[in-house]
Amino acid sequence: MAAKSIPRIFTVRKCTANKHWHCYHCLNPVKASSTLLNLRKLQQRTSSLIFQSASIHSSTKQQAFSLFSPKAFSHIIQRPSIFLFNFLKPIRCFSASSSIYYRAPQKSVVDVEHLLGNIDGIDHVNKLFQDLVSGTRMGLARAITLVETSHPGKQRQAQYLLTKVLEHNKAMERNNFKGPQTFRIGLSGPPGAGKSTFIEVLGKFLTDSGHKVAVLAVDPSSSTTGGSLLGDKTRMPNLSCDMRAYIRASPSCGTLGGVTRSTNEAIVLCEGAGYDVILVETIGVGQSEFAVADMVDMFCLLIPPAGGDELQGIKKGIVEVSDVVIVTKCDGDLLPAARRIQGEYISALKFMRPRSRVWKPRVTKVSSLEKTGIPELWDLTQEFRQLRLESGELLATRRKQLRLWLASHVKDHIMARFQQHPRVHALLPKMEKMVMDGHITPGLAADYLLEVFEGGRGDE
Ligand SMILES: Nc1nc2c(ncn2[C@@H]2O[C@H](COP(=O)(O)OP(=O)(O)OP(=O)(O)O)[C@@H](O)[C@H]2O)c(=O)[nH]1
Repeated sequence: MAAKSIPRIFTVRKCTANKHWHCYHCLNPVKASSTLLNLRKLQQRTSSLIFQSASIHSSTKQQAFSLFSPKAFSHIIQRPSIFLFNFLKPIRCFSASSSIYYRAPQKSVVDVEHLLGNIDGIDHVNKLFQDLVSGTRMGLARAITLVETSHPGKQRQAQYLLTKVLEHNKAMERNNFKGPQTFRIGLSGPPGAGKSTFIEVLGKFLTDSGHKVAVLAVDPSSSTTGGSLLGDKTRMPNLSCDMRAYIRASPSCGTLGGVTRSTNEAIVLCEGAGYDVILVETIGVGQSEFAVADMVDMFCLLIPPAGGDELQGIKKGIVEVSDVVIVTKCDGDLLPAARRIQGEYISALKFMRPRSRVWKPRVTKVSSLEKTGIPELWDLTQEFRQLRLESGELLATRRKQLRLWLASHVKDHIMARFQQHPRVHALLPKMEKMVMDGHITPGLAADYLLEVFEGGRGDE
């Protein structure tokens, strides 16, 4: 799928002060129409035009753009009061403070179609893609099931679908011009912290405010317990009946790597289906909180107003990766304990090095029973989002997360191939026994098995 140019509405004018040509994104094409030039003439002169640093005309609510190359005008279609351009070159978009909200991606360096190769059942996947982006719940459910598959042929279909959805999501971002429209929030806390009650109340608050909310779960323990603890619809009865919400249980089998990978993929699919707030829930089992912190824009830790044993589930280090600590159940008899816990976390956070240049972790209180603190919490998340977006951190983090996602795929595939390798498979129990009996070190056993895997050792 070659990168396509996206038509947009722009006006162009010459600055009287420096005689440079400026290109404006018309938020108000009618007002801006008075400044339109004859672009046909302009097109003839583009080879000698350089578009330079643009300024903001807040009075007309126009956003300015700086174009890298005049050749960006590849194609011009004239309309009565607006012009549609197709830009082939990257565009930089500046906010009033000159920080970059959005940078259009460079053209792909590899041919994605070539990488994907022949896809069996491509028509079926194209239909699924259409169902998904038109926002049908059935389309989304089937798409997530497809990416969770372990069938090799279906995995290829899943990658084709994901490629199309990623491209679709990027196009939506480009149309928005203010960066991603979606917001991904990770939520973790010990069992009984009040996560499901909180997600239900927050979810309802958001759907009532016009948002579309997806709730996804990361629960690798479900593979050992045989059932899915999180994301269980019975835990959120009201939200699961809400047509603007989508709740998806954790896949019922798989390793942490596998589950987190399919959650990453589910996030992309939910965004493609038009869900703008994605809540990813996890419990403190394995390393799942850390995995979730690496796939969301904001990570929240839910703490109940309790102490000692009840807080045992909170792992060391998890507070460091939290952007907001939410003290739950702040009501009735629990109010004094909630205040005390809030104070303790405020003090603790003071000594931690913040992960962001623009955000210091905050502690807030909510009561899901009394529905208090929810709008304030949402305001906090929006403040976080805005600051991170304007500073460029949000997009930088998402880019880094894509790299981690790639690494997770590679790690999983190599591990699976290693375990399935016939000679490794035959040798592994013997080597494990030797390590456990203390005859050889784990490092030496690993080196030997890897050499066998790579074909460096014959039959010995
Ligand atoms: N007083 C009070 N109780 C709450 C509040 N929110 C949840 N609870 C209670 O806390 C208990 C646990 O709540 P859940 O929402 O199931 O907690 P959870 O973290 O999802 O628990 P797990 O499903 O075990 O992970 C339930 O008995 C809830 O009724 C609250 O705001 N105030």
